[in-house]
Amino acid sequence: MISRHSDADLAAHIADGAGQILLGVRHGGLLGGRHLGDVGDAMAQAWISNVLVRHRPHDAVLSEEGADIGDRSSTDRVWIIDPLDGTSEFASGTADWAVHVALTEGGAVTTAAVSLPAVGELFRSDTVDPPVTPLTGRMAASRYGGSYESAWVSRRLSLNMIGIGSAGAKAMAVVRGDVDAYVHAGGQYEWDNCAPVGVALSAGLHCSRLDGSPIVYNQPQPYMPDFVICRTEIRDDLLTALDEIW
Ligand SMILES: Nc1ncnc2c1ncn2[C@@H]1O[C@H](COP(=O)(O)O)[C@@H](OP(=O)(O)O)[C@H]1O
Ligand SMILES: [Mg+2]
Repeated sequence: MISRHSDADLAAHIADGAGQILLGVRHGGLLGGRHLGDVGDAMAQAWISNVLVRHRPHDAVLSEEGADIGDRSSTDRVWIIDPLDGTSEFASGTADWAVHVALTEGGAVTTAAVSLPAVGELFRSDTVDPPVTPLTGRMAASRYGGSYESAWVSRRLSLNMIGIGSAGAKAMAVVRGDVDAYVHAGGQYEWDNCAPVGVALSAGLHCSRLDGSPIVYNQPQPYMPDFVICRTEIRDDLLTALDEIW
């Protein structure tokens, strides 16, 4: 099949469509708790992988919820997907969960979309605008407690830590201008941060590993344990603070 969709439109349709499926899975409170999260993960994954195989049969896919499609070690174009980021928040009924869809080429994100279905927002790397609001003095952290590194940055830059679920929801809070930074250390996988970083880079934000080096995706082991997304106004102070402990 020859797809009539550009990469950017396809990424956006997938993020939006999977979000609609997930809202349906949550509809009416018919399922709950861990079961709800498991059904959401599985249904979003099934739809996304079917769409990608049909529309991009020659590309490889790395996803949190499914086995690799294609051979991503020998394919330049690799989609990196998290069908449901923030599964715990999705299952507990809060709005901070996301769908992540990114296309990487040669290890760099070239197209990305992040949907926040419960708040009706869709962020696309080809249309996102940089934040224009003043700095807030806040930074995003996991609802389950920040890392030593994020606590250090919070103290050194006098940023109040705000608990938000999902890497995508935290990153989009920086893109929106609700917080100034998202600092993560201690473990994550490429699907957790690839699309959020793709959107954030397109919004003109600083994104790097905690040592300041670029984030490179589609590694043989898809472990991406640390990164920062922040407003460029605080980049130098933030990286200097991290340099003191990293
Ligand atoms: N130390 C760690 N190791 C592995 N994954 C982690 C992690 N800390 C956070 N994550 C993952 O990153 C996402 C955001 O987590 P948090 O909101 O706590 O920051 C979640 O993805 P999933 O919901 O897709 O599993 C979570 O599993
Ligand atoms: Mg995730």
